[in-house]
Amino acid sequence: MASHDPPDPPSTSFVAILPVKPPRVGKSRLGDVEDVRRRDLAGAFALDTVTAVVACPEVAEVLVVTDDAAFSRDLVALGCASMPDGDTHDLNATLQQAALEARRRWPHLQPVAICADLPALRPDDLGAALRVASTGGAWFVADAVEVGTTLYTAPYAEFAPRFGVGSRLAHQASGARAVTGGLATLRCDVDDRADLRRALSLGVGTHTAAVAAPLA
Ligand SMILES: Nc1nc2c(ncn2[C@@H]2O[C@H](COP(=O)(O)OP(=O)(O)OP(=O)(O)O)[C@@H](O)[C@H]2O)c(=O)[nH]1
Ligand SMILES: C[C@H](OP(=O)(O)O)C(=O)O
Repeated sequence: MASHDPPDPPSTSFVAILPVKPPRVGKSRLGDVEDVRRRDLAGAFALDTVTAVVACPEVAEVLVVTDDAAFSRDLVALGCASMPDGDTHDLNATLQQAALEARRRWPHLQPVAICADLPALRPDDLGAALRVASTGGAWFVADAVEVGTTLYTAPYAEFAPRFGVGSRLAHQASGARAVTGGLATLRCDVDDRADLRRALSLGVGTHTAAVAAPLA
């Protein structure tokens, strides 16, 4: 007989930490795009990424880190908390600082840093990666071209992200393990127009679809 019991909750629950550069200065590699559309695209990527992360059952809390106070209100309306960067001027230091705050608020969760430029992200791809990472230790997800990183997680005591140029190798060298498998929507970070085309072909969230339509 079919059971109507709810599914077991995931063994490890995560707090997702998403860094968001103020959209007016983000995504400088998008090429020949007018400034207003670049800002709108950068903002739309973050809104669609946060929407997917909030919808992922393995994620119990979402903390966005941004120095754009006005934009943070739009993100918070999607169901996350927010905090400013502070004065580190360094992405990894900013993430470490956010992890300290997350530990203070949610000590029972594991921090996972996720880039906020994943407009095609689907909650099931994120959930699949997090179930692998639930097995313990530090894990990362490489981007589609196997150069950068879109996700990094480790228990609070080991949390040491190494985002930046060549971060796939940096994470590997740190001893973190790569999550394998397709996970196309989780690997599809958008830096340039070719990435944007790839994301559009996977299917993007509503915010990006609206802003990108005239460019397609
Ligand atoms: N809060 C915060 N987020 C950042 C910072 N630098 C990068 N990010 C975010 O980290 C993620 C990956 O960053 P990048 O791919 O380098 O994005 P970007 O800096 O907007 O793009 P480029 O201008 O093309 O380098 C994106 O979600 C960015 O918004 C930072 O200094 N502070
Ligand atoms: C944050 C960085 O993203 P990129 O700017 O290389 O896409 C990375 O992959 O570590």
